[in-house]
Amino acid sequence: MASEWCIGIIGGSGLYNIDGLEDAQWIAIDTPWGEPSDEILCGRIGKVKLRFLPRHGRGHPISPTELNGRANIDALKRAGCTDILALSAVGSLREEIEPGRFAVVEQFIDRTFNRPSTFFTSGFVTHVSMADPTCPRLSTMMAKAISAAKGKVAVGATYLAMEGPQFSTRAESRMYRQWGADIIGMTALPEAKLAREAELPYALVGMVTDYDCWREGEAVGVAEVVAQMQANGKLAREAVRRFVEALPGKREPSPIDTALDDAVITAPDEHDPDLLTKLDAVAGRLFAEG
Ligand SMILES: CSC[C@H]1O[C@H](OP(=O)(O)O)[C@H](O)[C@@H]1O
Ligand SMILES: Nc1ncnc2[nH]cnc12
Repeated sequence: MASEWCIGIIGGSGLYNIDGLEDAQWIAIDTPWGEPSDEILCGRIGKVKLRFLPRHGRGHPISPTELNGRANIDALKRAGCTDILALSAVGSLREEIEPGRFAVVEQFIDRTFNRPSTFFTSGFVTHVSMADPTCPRLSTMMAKAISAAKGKVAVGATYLAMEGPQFSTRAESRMYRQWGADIIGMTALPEAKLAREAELPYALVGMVTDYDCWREGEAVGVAEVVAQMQANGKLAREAVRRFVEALPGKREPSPIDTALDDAVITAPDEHDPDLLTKLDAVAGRLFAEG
């Protein structure tokens, strides 16, 4: 059945606010997974509800390796989001994906190793498919919005998520190129996996800030990233506004809305009731009566 859109926007490095929200209000949301990165800025553009979360918090106090991805995704779901559009500063691993260009992500390679990456621990063991980790509907609409905002866009990008917070070594950067990765960042995983577990269609736009360090004699630094992000921020805000304005009046269901169907393997009499209580927002659909 068609429904209303409620778009969660996760803002990356350099994107701590969004323009043009009507009835905007920062609201604190409690979760059973701990504290999200910040309050959520709730408002709307026209009839579309928006929920904006600065990924690292306002003022960027939170390190990529210490982000509470579970709390962030749970809070967005609790705030009513139907879909998530995430934005990230990224390094480029390809000559033709130059700083200033935006890359719409299709695939991920996970090199993170130090983060809780699932809601579904013992007592409710669940294996969702990550074969197609991003939502094609949101990705296509966002690519069009970036072009309409006169931005340069690459589609079908593979994002490598590294642990950080240090940037890569040159050997790592060159190896990631051989693996087929196009862009690199420190945050989109486990975020995208958690969004899938929460049955939230997820799209990611990488806003290219640098060439990482695979080119001879070049190395990335924070000052370069921040300067390029300031240049990228205006395009990001304009593209988000156009994306929201171009959404169809009603949201048709997505196959991702039911990603948990047939994914749970723990038998009902082995379910952990405490875990089920914590899953009220993420997987509540499965336990609803009727
Ligand atoms: C400030 S450079 C490194 C930092 O920027 C990216 O963050 P985000 O994805 O939230 O824009 C990258 O992943 C690192 O966390
Ligand atoms: N080169 C890079 N590596 C990891 N994360 C980044 N964020 C922006 N540039 C980056």
